[in-house]
Amino acid sequence: MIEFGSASAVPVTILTGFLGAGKTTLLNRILTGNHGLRVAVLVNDFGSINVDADLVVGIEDDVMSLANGCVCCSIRDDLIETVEAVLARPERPEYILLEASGVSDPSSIAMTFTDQRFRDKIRLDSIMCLVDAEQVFAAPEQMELKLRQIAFSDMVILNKVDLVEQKTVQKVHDWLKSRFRRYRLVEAVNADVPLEILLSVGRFAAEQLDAEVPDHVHGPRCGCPEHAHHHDHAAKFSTTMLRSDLPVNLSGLRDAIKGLPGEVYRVKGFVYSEEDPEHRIVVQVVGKRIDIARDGKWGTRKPETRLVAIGAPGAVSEDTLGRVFLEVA
Ligand SMILES: Nc1nc2c(ncn2[C@@H]2O[C@H](COP(=O)(O)OP(=O)(O)OP(=O)(O)O)[C@@H](O)[C@H]2O)c(=O)[nH]1
Repeated sequence: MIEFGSASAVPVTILTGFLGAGKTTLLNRILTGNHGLRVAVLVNDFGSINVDADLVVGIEDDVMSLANGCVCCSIRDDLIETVEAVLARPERPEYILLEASGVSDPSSIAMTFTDQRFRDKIRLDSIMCLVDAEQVFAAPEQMELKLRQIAFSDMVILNKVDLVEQKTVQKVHDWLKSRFRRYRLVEAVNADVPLEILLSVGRFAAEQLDAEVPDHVHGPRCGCPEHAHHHDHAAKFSTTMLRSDLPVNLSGLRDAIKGLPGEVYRVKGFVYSEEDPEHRIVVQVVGKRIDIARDGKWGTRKPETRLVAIGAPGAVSEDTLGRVFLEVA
């Protein structure tokens, strides 16, 4: 059991990290852990459907979905409203977990939580950044965002070390050491990290928002005029969604996904398949890695395919995904 102080401020933990690094995996691990806390979960997907909220286990009624934008900027007001609503509940949560979208900047989210309006109501406990050991050097055009996510966190979870050799793990360590003066890091497989270093750790310190970040990435308080433009960061991504109630051929889908351009960073969602129409199929694509797995039965849910893709601007369009589906449906 995790002990936490009697202060009335509700602790908040932010899970950040680039697309597909393992945030939902960590969230599920925390939620199924033995902490005995009444937890409210906020899940932000950049795409227009919140796939992650559907993949969160166990506490379906208490997962609040913030989709179609980024809680650090375009839907920041939705975040504020949701947190206010959660705090106003008769049964106040004892903990709030926020899974940020993979394209969001944690420093801007932290500024929201440390805002005067939440004074004495919430306490930012920690910002944890998932880093994908296999994909960290992929998509170099997104490196600035990846560095920001690490720089403003108080702990890095170097996840997916099972997918790489030890020399790659060492390369990531060397890369971090050459860029950050101080950082805390734990290696993990499937985000398997002890609860004791995840919840009620009191690690967040306001100074971390002034972190010096490599290549002078702008911080929320750095005072640079260019910082204002940083909020265009969501414009560095495009997203599209495909929905269909026709059964899809899974092996065709796998081939079609393999043919997507390299600037498609992430595809995820659910598939209604020809091969196994009774079961919901979960599709997870991170970079070039494709994982297609059987989930539970559709049951009372309407079988349908819902896939979301996120990539560089122009890399994903309904046309591109539409073509993929024409080939497999
Ligand atoms: N092999 C391996 N796969 C992992 C590990 N951690 C997560 N995964 C898989 O990586 C994929 C993406 O994981 P998620 O937890 O959904 O990643 P995410 O950061 O929530 O993704 P977004 O919300 O889209 O940014 C899933 O298929 C996970 O099962 C790991 O340590 N090893």
